[in-house]
Amino acid sequence: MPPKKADQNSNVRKPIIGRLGTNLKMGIVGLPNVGKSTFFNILTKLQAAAENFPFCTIDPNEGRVPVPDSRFDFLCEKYKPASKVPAFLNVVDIAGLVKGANEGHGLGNAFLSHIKACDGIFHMIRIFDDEEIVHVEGNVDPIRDIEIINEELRLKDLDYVQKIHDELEKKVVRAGDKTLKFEFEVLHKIVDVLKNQSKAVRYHDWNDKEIDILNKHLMLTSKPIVYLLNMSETEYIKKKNKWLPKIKQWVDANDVGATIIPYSAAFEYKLSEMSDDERKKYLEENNLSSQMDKIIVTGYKALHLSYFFTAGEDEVKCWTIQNGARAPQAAGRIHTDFEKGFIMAEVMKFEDFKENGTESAVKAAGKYRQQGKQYVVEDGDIIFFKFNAGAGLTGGKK
Ligand SMILES: Nc1ncnc2c1ncn2[C@@H]1O[C@H](COP(=O)(O)OP(=O)(O)OP(=O)(O)O)[C@@H](O)[C@H]1O
Ligand SMILES: [Mg+2]
Repeated sequence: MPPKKADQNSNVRKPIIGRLGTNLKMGIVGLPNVGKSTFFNILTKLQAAAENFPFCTIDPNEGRVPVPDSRFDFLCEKYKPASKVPAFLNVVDIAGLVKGANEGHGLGNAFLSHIKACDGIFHMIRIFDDEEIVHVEGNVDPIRDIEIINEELRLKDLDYVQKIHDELEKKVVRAGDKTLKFEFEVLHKIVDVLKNQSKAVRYHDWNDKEIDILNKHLMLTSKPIVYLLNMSETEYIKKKNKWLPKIKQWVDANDVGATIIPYSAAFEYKLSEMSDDERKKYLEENNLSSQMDKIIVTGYKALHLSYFFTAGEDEVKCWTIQNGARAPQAAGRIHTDFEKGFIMAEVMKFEDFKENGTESAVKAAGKYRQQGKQYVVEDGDIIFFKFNAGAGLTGGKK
């Protein structure tokens, strides 16, 4: 049977700046002693608390945390499956950077290479006052701190890219190699952005072909950033801190599009020590809320990741894909055979499922769609794949 309304959304694909793949990570970056490890430990505790999921510590500084999603909870409630697998955000705790790290100060270069291995940055900024906790620059001044870190990343990128640029210049300009001309021009532009404009690579609007070149180099300042402003517990509870408007102003002027999330590591740590009931009661009674869910979801989205669901009585599972993935690629997440022998994707929108209550009701409402190879999978799609298993069998269940 031909697809009813095939490939209706196939024009939305945009190239992504960054690594290809779904195993991407957010690195926690900032000056020393700003609360990076405290934040990482809270995330790890969240993971440990979600007892259904095996904790996956890759090393002491790397972990993964479930991505909270009320749609996933709804599907689990509905199907009561034997196995529940949410999406995960990978997070890496990186030791503090100091001024001059790009020249090897502190343990500079090693840490910069740890950042290079990440795909996005949680930039942790201290806005809490506490005389007991040493600030490497002597006092709390978040705008200065943001600029120190961003400057280190920019200088490291410039150092890296200038070398490649100069090598290419020899080949293209002096030896007349035309095949490398375009790549050289793009590198020239990158050097211009970093050096003459003193901007991050992500600040510039790159076209598709330029992005192909950028993706050969995965530069530090092309990575998406989420600014986390670490407040004291008292100020978080009062929702007041003198730096907040200044930082917002700075980000709007210098890092358009980056997200800022104020939170308090001290407050979140306290919550993470409570039992679920205690926490709920405390938050309700004091009209407060945690920011951790928002931080995790924002980090996951910053990586250009999303997921589709497979749902049934055996298992409800979120399958991570890169935004823009087409149906066969998405099928390949489950099994390579699904991609090779792809026939079609049967897709229900989560909202339609929620509204109609069952798969057959969605079908009866005419909202169960068969999609072909060009279909770009959308976040929250509930999918059943049909594929040819090679031996002439057609089946779809994972
Ligand atoms: N919001 C906060 N209010 C008060 N104290 C805090 C807050 N966040 C973190 N701290 C304290 O600051 C100190 C440094 O925190 P942490 O070890 O997490 O920093 P870090 O950024 O990981 O440092 P390093 O770069 O050296 O690894 C700890 O004593 C921690 O308890
Ligand atoms: Mg630390």
